[in-house]
Amino acid sequence: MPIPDPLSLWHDLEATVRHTLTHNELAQGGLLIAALSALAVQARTLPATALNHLKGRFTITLDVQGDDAAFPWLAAWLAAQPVGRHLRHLGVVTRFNEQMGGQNLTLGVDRDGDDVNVRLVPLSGQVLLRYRGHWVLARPARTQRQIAGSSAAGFNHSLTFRMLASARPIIGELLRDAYDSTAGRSDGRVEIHVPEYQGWTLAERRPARPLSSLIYAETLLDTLSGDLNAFFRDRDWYAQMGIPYRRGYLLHGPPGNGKSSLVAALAGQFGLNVCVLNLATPDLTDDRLTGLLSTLPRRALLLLEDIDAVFLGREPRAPTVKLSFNGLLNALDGVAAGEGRVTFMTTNDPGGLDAALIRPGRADRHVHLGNATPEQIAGMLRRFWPDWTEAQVRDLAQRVPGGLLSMARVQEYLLERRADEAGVTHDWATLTGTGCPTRLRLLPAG
Ligand SMILES: Nc1ncnc2c1ncn2[C@@H]1O[C@H](COP(=O)(O)OP(=O)(O)OP(=O)(O)O)[C@@H](O)[C@H]1O
Repeated sequence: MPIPDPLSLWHDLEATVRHTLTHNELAQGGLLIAALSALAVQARTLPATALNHLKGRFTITLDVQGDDAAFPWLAAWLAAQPVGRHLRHLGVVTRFNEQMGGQNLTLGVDRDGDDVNVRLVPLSGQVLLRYRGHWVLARPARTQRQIAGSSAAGFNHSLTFRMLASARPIIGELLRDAYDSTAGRSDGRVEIHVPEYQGWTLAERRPARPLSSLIYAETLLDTLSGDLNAFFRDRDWYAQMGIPYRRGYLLHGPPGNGKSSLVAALAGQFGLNVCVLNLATPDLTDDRLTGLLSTLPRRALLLLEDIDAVFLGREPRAPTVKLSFNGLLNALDGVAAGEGRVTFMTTNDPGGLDAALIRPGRADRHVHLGNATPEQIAGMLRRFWPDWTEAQVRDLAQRVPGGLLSMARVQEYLLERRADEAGVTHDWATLTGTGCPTRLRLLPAG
């Protein structure tokens, strides 16, 4: 470890103390801080039991662990407090489309049109702050931990708030304030969680996509949301019948036809979040998968993406795969599998899947989402140009043979030409039969 230059260290320290005493709104509290520091020094000479007794008698400690849902709210809240600026060991949390509290900095808009925000969160240190007439000592901390079965190391984060026993009533207010100023703003958004070590971490909070913005075969959306509705409504019935209260769906079809979008939109409609897990995640062992399925966040749909990527039948596709096929089945329907869990599995190639993985009970409904039909293309054209007449829409849509293009491809083509209705009409008027996909792909924009 490099040895710090004592002179620069001294200047740094001196500047910090001077700044704290002159700019800090707690300057008046300087005496108190000094008194507390002196007390703390004295306290070190007391036997540990006596010290703990004193602490327990006169103070309250609120401990929040990093894997608790309240942790991000409280960390953001602390960073947003004026004294939070004096915490000198910070970390960066990056979020898309999320305006959380704390010292948010909007970096710009990425290629998907999402706002990219970074937020500074305190990692260690301590500050004394005044909250609702009480002194609160806030102490963020992180400790390194080894991850079982992996050479990688992770960190445990925690936040501790210590206050005098008389301050107990402000704890609820503090939690509510932190929630209101951060998580409370996310109403109507869908949270996307991804695996992190043994648990899940929030990766993104995005506006819920309306189901009406997705265009599938006529009855598909109604059937699926009706099925989910019945599942959530009939919890007691499942219990009476002794049937495990779980529901599984297999969404299959070529890429880009709305499998992932459908899960996110259904989550938005039912006020749920999504936990996305790719079975090809490195280091995914049987134990880790079981752990992940038993610690799913509340009110979350589980999305197992590309389930064909890891096993061909029951055999691992690569020697690096640590998950076993039986481990996957056990995790899906073992005791720890989670009551009330709704699982969506997606695949482009259902042919390569073992029947056991997608049998009823694990995947109760199989839904094929194929390439765009003329009706779906018509639906997409109506969304782009709501003023077009029905005859105009139908005339163009039936020129593209059904089943050749993915909906993502059609969407991209129309997006590029959204300001050029005449160009689209002209291009499509000359489309013929099977030449269509290449032609759509190669036509120059504009
Ligand atoms: N049926 C649809 N209606 C409207 N838009 C769609 C539809 N299908 C796909 N899209 C659009 O195409 C893009 C890709 O869709 P999505 O990622 O959901 O497809 P996917 O089937 O999950 O693909 P993959 O198998 O590659 O993961 C999205 O931006 C979505 O808006």
